[in-house]
Amino acid sequence: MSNNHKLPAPLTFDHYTLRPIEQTDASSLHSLINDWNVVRMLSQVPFPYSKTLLDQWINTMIQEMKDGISYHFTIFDRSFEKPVIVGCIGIRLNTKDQLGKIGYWLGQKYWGKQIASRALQRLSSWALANLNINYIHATAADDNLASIAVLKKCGYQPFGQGKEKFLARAVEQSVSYFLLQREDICPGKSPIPMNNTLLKPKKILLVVAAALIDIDGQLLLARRPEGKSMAGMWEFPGGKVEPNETPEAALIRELKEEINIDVSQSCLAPFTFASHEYADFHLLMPLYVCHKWKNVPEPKENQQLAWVNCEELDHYLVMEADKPFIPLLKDLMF
Ligand SMILES: Nc1nc2c([nH]c(=O)n2[C@H]2C[C@H](O)[C@@H](COP(=O)(O)OP(=O)(O)OP(=O)(O)O)O2)c(=O)[nH]1
Repeated sequence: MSNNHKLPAPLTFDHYTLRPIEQTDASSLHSLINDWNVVRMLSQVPFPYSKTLLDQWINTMIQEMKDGISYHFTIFDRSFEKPVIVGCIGIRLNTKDQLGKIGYWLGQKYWGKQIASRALQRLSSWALANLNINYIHATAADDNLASIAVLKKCGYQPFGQGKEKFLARAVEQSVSYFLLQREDICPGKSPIPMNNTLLKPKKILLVVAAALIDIDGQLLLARRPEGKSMAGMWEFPGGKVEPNETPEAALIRELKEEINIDVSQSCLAPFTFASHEYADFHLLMPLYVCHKWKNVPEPKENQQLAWVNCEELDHYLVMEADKPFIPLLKDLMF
């Protein structure tokens, strides 16, 4: 397992910050978590919870972040002169199943202030946009009504029940399971309402995109960053054609703006196109193939870039409209 994953930058919302957990947070976290009312809702934590165990847990979490298998954040309230620690939130990955398991807790005096739901929303949308997962799973004890309400408020859907051992309670506890899918926070990919499709023609959006293929036969994909519609999905660099712009001029402009490469029109070969109905618009998108450009592509708009070979292509979740391109491109790259 590689040990060189970069720690994520702090995530902010309102006057709160989620910052990757550090050993220096231990004393404040311990005074909040070593409380029966907090611990009884957490399956893996004994009571009383010694500072030594918490220190060990924090060390493990820091190592897991370096290994890229989990991301744990301390939640700070920045409305005080010196930011105050109010709780913790984290996600552990199971990339084989494209799944992340999320968990959170707050010190009792910070309950009932919407902090948990805002932190959960923030971490969920960051995780789906940046990690190799498509689903987030959460578990709540059936008597943890506050947590169940938080999960539902953030779009998590109940999908079953079970029993789990809670260390502090020393008994099996009935629990409910919840799942968040990318579609639950990506309105652009929501199902098309039947009556709406039939009655009202959708706006046609003309977008151009490029399949950039390098001399090793690798294809460049870009990942839509958090904050954009359909964040976390992979696409071909490109963008909307502006009024009075030719598709080729638009693509040359977008490639410069998005990934800082210079392409000349003669290097853009029309390849195929997508005509795809999204929930709120109809996408018409010519795809050009390009083998020659100047400069090394670099992300200028906060997106991730990946050079992908033929065998790896199926592992990337591409935009719905782009799915028909994949077999055609594989033939070209092979
Ligand atoms: N660039 C690009 N856009 C794509 C692809 N597939 C696909 O469905 N699209 C959609 C996503 C966007 O709705 C639109 C692209 O417009 P854009 O790139 O100028 O817009 P944007 O990312 O700023 O997105 P938005 O917030 O307006 O959705 O086309 C693709 O492979 N490349």
